[in-house]
Amino acid sequence: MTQSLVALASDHGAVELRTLLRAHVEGRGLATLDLGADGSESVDYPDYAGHLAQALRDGRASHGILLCGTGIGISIAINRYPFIRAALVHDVTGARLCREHNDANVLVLGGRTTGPAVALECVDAFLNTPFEGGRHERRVTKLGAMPSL
Ligand SMILES: O=C(CO)[C@H](O)[C@H](O)COP(=O)(O)O
Repeated sequence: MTQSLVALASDHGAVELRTLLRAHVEGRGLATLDLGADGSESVDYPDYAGHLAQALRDGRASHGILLCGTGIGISIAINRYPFIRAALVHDVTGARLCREHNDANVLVLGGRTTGPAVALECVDAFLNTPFEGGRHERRVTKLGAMPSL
């Protein structure tokens, strides 16, 4: 997996964890794009999912790390974009498998549900693990062409 630039965004429920993760990603020598939110003012997670999706769509970032309090709302929001494969994970196994099997381009974490040590492990697994391809390629291709109902 080549990650030229990692975009990060969160609502107010995960500002502290996002700041920690940004420093960690930069410590690995990768460039970051931090899309907020700033401070603890209450904001709406769909807006930040939209900011991150736009950065990926524009080519300003290759991968994303996205957070809200649980990670649930913001993962629902960003997965509405067909070019996004966002995975809400709670452990390092999920973070590895979302790359190997699903070619996830966005890692989602919960700032109120996942502690910093596990979150850092998840980020490392996400950034270190390549897509396995093979049988998974066919399924991921289908994800990008889901029929509208
Ligand atoms: O986890 C979230 C969405 O899934 C949000 O971070 C959470 O709902 C925000 O809650 P509050 O406005 O009470 O801080």
